[in-house]
Amino acid sequence: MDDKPFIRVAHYALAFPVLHGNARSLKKTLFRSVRDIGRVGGTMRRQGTVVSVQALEDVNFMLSAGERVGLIGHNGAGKSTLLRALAGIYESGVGSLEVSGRMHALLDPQAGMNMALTGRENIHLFARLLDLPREGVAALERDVEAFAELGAFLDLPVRLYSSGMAVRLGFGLATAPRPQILLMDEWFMAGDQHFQDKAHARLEEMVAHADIMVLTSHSLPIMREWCTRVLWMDAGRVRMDGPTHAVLDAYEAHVAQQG
Ligand SMILES: Nc1ncnc2c1ncn2[C@@H]1O[C@H](COP(=O)(O)OP(=O)(O)OP(=O)(O)O)[C@@H](O)[C@H]1O
Repeated sequence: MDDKPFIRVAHYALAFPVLHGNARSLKKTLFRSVRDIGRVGGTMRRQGTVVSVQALEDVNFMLSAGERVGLIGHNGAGKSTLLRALAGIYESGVGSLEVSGRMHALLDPQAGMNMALTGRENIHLFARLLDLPREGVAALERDVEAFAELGAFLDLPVRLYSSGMAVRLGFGLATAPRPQILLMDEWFMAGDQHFQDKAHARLEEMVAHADIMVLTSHSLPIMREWCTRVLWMDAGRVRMDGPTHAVLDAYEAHVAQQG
């Protein structure tokens, strides 16, 4: 039996309705700004009284085990939307999108945390969600406690944490599972310098174990370091798909040409 993970996306499209009714001046402004600015956001479409943004349009690609893929492109090109669609967040897309394998998405370090519970109770809650056996729960607790370095705060409610402290705990939890498919938003790499170094090492360990990784980023050095393949997104479409260096060289040349 072949249980290798894969991602298959065929003719996938996703639109967000943004305006209803007859807000004429706002609609005019929106369409004018889209023409003037050119490369920001998806394409605006009007159907009757509804204006929508075509965030993704006719997206096609196939990813197999061993591929680390970077999504690059201008602001609003559709990178986060594509990542979220792969994570199963949207139900309204057309075309097909198959994600086969044990997937984990790093989209929001604080997702799923209960602010009224202590850090330690949140670890136990997370362990229940993962359906871990008793030894697994203890191992998870040791692992996250060592990573988050919250000391006595681990036994206080998360609502009393500073935002950086909550991120340490959330990041430790989110990066604890060993998924086959890892989806990751670039801002997951933000934080203070000490945390960034630790987070980077932990992500590297996680990435090394994932069979497929999809990462959105504006950082070309991060792409060159972590990705084997890059999809260049442009106004909701895949403009170029190929080996990291070839796509990034073309992307850089394009950006330089645009001034
Ligand atoms: N929930 C939403 N409702 C309406 N429009 C949305 C929503 N999410 C995204 N969009 C629109 O979809 C388009 C793609 O947005 P997306 O966040 O995927 O871009 P991105 O490539 O990740 O951009 P950035 O590099 O700026 O983070 C944009 O035009 C954005 O305005």
